Amino acid sequence: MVEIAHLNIFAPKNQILYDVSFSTQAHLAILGSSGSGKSTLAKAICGILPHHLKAQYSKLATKGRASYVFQDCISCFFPYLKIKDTFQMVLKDRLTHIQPIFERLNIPPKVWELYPYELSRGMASRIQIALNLALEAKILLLDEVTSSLDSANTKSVIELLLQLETQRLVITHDEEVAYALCEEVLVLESGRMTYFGDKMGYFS
Ligand SMILES: Nc1ncnc2c1ncn2[C@@H]1O[C@H](COP(=O)(O)OP(=O)(O)OP(=O)(O)O)[C@@H](O)[C@H]1O
Repeated sequence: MVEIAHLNIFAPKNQILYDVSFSTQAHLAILGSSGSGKSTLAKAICGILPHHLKAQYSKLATKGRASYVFQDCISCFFPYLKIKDTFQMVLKDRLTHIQPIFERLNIPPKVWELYPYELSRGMASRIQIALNLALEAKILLLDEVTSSLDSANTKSVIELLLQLETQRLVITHDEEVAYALCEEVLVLESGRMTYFGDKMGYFS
């Protein structure tokens, strides 16, 4: 569940989001042209806005932990650590939860021994999702996770995401991906919400 009322976000010299309000328990696609504010909205929801951006709102709440899955997921891992060392460092006692999650996401055990630069983008997305599920994320903010994947990998990431009960907020420029993964659509244009509602109302 995500509830936002009257969210405005300011950079030092300009405003990025203007009076964004919505509330949803559904899987939501966040669409809009480049620079319209999609990633900034997602970062505000996850509480990871850079310090120099200031948020004002009357409500900004999620039910459960909201985690961000980055577009450039290979560079979000520590470059000089093997995947197993990153997981050990981040998960600590929760590392025991990871085996069934890896199996569910079709992540082979050999990735433990790999460095981030040895991962494909599709596998790096899966591993980042696994890490967030082990941290008990209830909402995943997926920022362009299928961009630059070929169609077979896009299909397999979509299939994987459809299996998860976690709420999805999907930032994408690909309307087919939005349609496959989401029930509702939110459109931003120049920082303003221009559509929020059922996907059939948007795509028809
Ligand atoms: N950390 C920041 N500091 C200052 N301005 C920023 C910062 N992050 C984003 N912006 C500005 O906010 C606006 C929205 O950026 P944002 O990345 O949220 O858009 P987006 O819709 O996700 O774009 P894209 O589809 O290209 O990823 C842009 O004008 C961008 O330059």
